[in-house]
Amino acid sequence: MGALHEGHLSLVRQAAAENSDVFLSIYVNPTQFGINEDLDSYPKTWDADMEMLADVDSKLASTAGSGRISAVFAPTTITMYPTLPPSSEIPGKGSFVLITPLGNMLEGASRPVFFRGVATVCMKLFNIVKPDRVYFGQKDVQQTVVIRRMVEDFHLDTEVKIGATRREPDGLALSSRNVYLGSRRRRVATVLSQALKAAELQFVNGKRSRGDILWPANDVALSKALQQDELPAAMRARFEVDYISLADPDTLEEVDEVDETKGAILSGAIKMQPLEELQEGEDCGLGGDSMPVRLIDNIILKPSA
Ligand SMILES: Nc1ncnc2c1ncn2[C@@H]1O[C@H](COP(=O)(O)OP(=O)(O)OP(=O)(O)O)[C@@H](O)[C@H]1O
Ligand SMILES: CC(C)(CO)[C@@H](O)C(=O)[O-]
Ligand code: BAL
Repeated sequence: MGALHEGHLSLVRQAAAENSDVFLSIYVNPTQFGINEDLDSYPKTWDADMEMLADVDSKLASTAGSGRISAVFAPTTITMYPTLPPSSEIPGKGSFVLITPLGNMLEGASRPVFFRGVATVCMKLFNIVKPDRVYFGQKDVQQTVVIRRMVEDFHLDTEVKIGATRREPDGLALSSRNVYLGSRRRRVATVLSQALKAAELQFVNGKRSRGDILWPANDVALSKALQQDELPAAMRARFEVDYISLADPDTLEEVDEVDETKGAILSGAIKMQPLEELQEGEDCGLGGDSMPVRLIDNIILKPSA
């Protein structure tokens, strides 16, 4: 969807290491945004994106055995939705790909049209480009599960590859939406990765039950929320936890116990609330820290070999 960052570029490099020709799509797909979501304000940085890609491509050119960026596909909406206009309504008019129940869980519970829009636009992109392999980031872990299911169920002739989540040094997962966070909300936003890390540590230390794994994550989130509540309005950045989940990697059903042979997906979503009171000269994010920002993150708990 553009507004490129190192997470996207890492997928390009991975694709170039494994293929001769890399196609990128840059398209902010309307149907995956709910009616009240940030479609209109979604960051668009086309010129900077092209510069970053030219820079990556010039380095690929001097890397022996590497593929190159062959094309950037940046379609118009009339190309992607040639008959009826894109709808974010439920039920909505149009041709859609539905992956249920996977698309209704976790992120889908808060964003009811999201995976319908993602599966639909990816089906279109796959049909147009006919890629041997498609590269997705682990940051959007449920998206990877939905796309894998779509590829299997519709017998699509493509291989799904997943690239690791790229992070800021303090753990925050890179996301195009991080530009909405001014420095105050940005500092508090690390709570999500810290909570998931605390849960992962339990797993690494041999814990397998849901309660044992998740309590430190909930504790980290609750302590941070209380700490913010106690600060004056001009200093705090409040957030709400949407979910912290320990789920089966294929079905995304919540698990009571991690099955050693399958591992699990530890994931979470928080909503950073708009700042209640700005300080003079405060370093604000895009939109003046006036919009809620939903952040997601996850860690895969790997099966034992
Ligand atoms: N931090 C990251 N590390 C690795 N891959 C990423 C990261 N962030 C995004 N991606 C992947 O890049 C691809 C394009 O994602 P997209 O354009 O939606 O960017 P995004 O930064 O995830 O934006 P958003 O803020 O809307 O979630 C997706 O496959 C996504 O999973
Ligand atoms: C898969 C995707 C390109 C569909 O618009 C988008 O959801 C994304 O970039 O993660
Ligand atoms: N990477 C996910 C795109 C979205 O949140 O709309």
